[in-house]
Amino acid sequence: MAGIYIHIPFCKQACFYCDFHFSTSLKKKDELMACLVKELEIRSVELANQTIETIYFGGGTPSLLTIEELQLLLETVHKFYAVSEHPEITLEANPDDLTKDRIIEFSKSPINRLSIGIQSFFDDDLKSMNRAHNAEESKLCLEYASKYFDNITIDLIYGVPEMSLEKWNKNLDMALRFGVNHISSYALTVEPKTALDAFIKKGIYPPLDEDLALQHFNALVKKTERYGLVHYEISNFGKPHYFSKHNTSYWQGKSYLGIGPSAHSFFGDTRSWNVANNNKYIQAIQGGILPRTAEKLSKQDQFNEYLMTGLRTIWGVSFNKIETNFGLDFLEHLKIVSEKFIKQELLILVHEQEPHPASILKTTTKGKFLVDGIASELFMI
Ligand SMILES: C[S@@+](CC[C@H](N)C(=O)[O-])C[C@H]1O[C@@H](n2cnc3c(N)ncnc32)[C@H](O)[C@@H]1O
Ligand SMILES: C[S@@+](CC[C@H](N)C(=O)[O-])C[C@H]1O[C@@H](n2cnc3c(N)ncnc32)[C@H](O)[C@@H]1O
Ligand code: SF4
Repeated sequence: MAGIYIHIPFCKQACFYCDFHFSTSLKKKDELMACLVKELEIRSVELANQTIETIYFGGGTPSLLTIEELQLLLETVHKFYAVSEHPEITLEANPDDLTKDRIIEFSKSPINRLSIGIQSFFDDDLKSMNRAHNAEESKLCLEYASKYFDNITIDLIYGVPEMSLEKWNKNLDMALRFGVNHISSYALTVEPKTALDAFIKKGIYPPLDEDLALQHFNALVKKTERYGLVHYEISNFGKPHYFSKHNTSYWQGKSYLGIGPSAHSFFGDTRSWNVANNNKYIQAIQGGILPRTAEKLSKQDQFNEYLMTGLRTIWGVSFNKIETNFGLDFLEHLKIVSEKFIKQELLILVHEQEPHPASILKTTTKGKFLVDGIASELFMI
C-alpha cells in the first residue's frame, strides 16, 4: 500500500504567510506538466510491487490546471502503477477556481475528494492574508461543492491576531452548517522570509498572540466534537469514514512517492525531496536526472519521528511497537521521560485490550495544544 503526491507549483498570487513552493508565472506550465509525466514514468520502478491507494494533487494550486491536464496525470499514474480499485483521489482547490461549472467538471472525473482552501469566511481576513478569493466565493463554492461531492474537506486558519474569538466561532459555525465532514485547521505560523514576517518586523502587522491561538484551538476542538467530527490528528477533524487516507498514511509511516518540484517521498528508512525550483526541476528531468536529495534515517531519527507523528494522532504511540521496532533501551527511555508529562496530565498511558492487549501513550486534551514541545522533550538525542 502506498500513495502518490503530485505537487502543482503555481499560484495566482502569494498569500502573505505562505512559504510552500510555487511560482506566480504560468509561463513554464506546459514544460512542467511534461516533466511531471516523465518523472511519474521514471520513478514507477520505486513502487513496482505496491498498490497505490491514494493520489493527492497538492500545491501550490492544483485547481489552476485544466481537467485535461489533471486527467493526463491520472492516466499516467494508471499506465505505470498498480492502482487499487477505489483509490482516494484528492484535489486541493482554491475557492476562486471553483465555479459551478468547474465543480461539475471535476465531479465527472475520477477525483473523489475536494480539499478547499477557505481559510476564513470574512473579507477582511482574506484581504489581510492576500488570498485571491473573497468571502462570497467561499460560501458559493461550498454550496455547489456539497451538491456534487460527498467527500469535502476545508482548510481554515486560526490564531489570526485581529480575529476575535467571536469571529472565529462564526467561521466554525459557518463551515459546520455547510455540513463539511472534514476540517484541516492550522494555527497561523510566521515563516521566515514571508511577507508576513517582514510586516510584523516593520510593525505593519500585529505579532502573533499565543493566548488567542489557544482560545481558538479550544473552540475548534469543542465545536467540531459537537458536530460529530473526530479529532484524529492535531490539525485534522473528520467524521468517521472521512479521515484523509492519504495524510493518515504519512502519519502511519507508509511509503509515498512525491512527484514535482519540492515534493517529498518516503520509503522505509529513507526520505527524499525534490528541488524547490521550477526551472532547475525542468532542466534536470528533461536531462533524465532526478533532482532530489535523500537522507537515510537513523534508528534514533525514526523513533523521534514516530513519537512526533504518533502523539499528534488518536492512535498514539504503542509500547509494543517501540519494543519490536527499536528495542528495550528505547522503551525504557520513553517510560522514564514520559512520566513527568503523565503526572501533569498532558499525556496518558492507556491499556487497551482490543485487538491485542497493548499499552498506548496518548496526548490528553490538555496536552494537545503543546504536543510538539512535549514530543520533542521525549526524543532520544
Ligand atoms: C500550501 S496550501 C496548498 C493548497 C491551496 N493553495 C490553499 O491555499 O488552500 C495548504 C494549506 O497550508 C496553509 N498554510 C500555508 N502556510 C501557512 C502558515 N504560515 N500558517 C498557517 N497555515 C498555512 C494554507 O493556508 C492552506 O490551507
Ligand atoms: C498544510 S497541509 C494541507 C492540508 C490538506 N488540505 C488536507 O487535505 O488535509 C498539506 C500541504 O503540504 C504539502 N504536501 C503534502 N504532501 C506533500 C509531499 N509529499 N511533498 C511536499 N509537499 C507536500 C501540500 O502543499 C499541502 O497543501
Ligand atoms: S496558501 Fe495556497 S494559494 Fe496561498 S500562496 Fe500558499 S499555496 Fe498558494
